[in-house]
Amino acid sequence: MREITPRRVIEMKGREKIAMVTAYDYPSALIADKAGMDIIFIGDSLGMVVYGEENTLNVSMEQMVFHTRAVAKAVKRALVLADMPFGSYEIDTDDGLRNAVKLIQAGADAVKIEGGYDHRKLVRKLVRMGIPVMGHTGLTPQRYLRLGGYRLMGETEEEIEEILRDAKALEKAGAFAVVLEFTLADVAKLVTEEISIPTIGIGSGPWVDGQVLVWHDLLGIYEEVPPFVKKYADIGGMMRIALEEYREEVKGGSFPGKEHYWEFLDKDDFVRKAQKALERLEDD
Ligand SMILES: Nc1nc(=O)c2c([nH]1)NC[C@@H]1CN(c3ccc(C(=O)N[C@@H](CCC(=O)O)C(=O)O)cc3)CN21
Ligand SMILES: CC(C)C(=O)C(=O)O
Ligand SMILES: [Mg+2]
Repeated sequence: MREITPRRVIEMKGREKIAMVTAYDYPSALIADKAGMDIIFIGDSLGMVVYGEENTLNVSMEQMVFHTRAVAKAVKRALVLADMPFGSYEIDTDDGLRNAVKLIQAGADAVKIEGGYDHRKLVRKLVRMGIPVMGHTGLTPQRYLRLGGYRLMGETEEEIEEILRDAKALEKAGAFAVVLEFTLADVAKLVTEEISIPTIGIGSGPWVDGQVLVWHDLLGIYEEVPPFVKKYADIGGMMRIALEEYREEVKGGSFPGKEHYWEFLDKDDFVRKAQKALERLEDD
């Protein structure tokens, strides 16, 4: 059992902000855990930042399972959360249950689904069978085609009502937290006040119980970042500089240097052995 549990996350509401970040592989997850993140999240955003897709709609359960397994191997302290990809839970509840089990068996401590009200029955069943669930409302990227791209949510009365309905339905169904993505900050504040479980914002302002960002965005590895991202480092730039230096040293012959290879100290010994080896090959 890892240190950060859904119960701990719920207790953090109003006391301590929840810090969450995505990670998709073993070395990244090791670093995120050592950095003291509360929740390490295998998001379906991996379809975009790891696999180069235009949206998150082509992510498979198989991909989520493989990446969840890699992340779970690394994490000792944080809660490991895995996204349910598009099509893995909306068609029927049984699919959703079976697929959530796959993510748990790959090492996740909890799963996240997009939507709330529409999936309240699934959330209730998952919780009853012992799988902690995080919901997700506001901008739900799996509705990319219907929304006509990614945009700010919660401007109209209808959108505010929908977001509140989702959040309240998730709370009632037993979810342990809700992601609020790209909503007006006032809407996120209202939702945070209206429900007893934590809200975790992304692009939804400061009046929420925690924040989540995508690994590649905050570290500066990915060039196309949403407008709400703060870039905490330029790792992409560092990677490029290192690779350019490596290329130059290969071309110029200064890599490998003396400390990076091994040679015979006794050259006569080498010549003898090499001659023997060549002779043996001729005999074949
Ligand atoms: N790298 C990455 N980071 C994310 O935070 C993220 C993903 N990918 N993929 C899934 C969703 C999609 N998200 C996004 C992506 C783009 C905008 C964005 O750029 N909005 C612009 C222009 C939208 C348009 O072109 O219509 C805006 O100014 O509102 C917002 C949220 C957040 N999520
Ligand atoms: C943007 C976050 C919340 C997400 O769902 C993802 O990374 O897949
Ligand atoms: Mg997602």
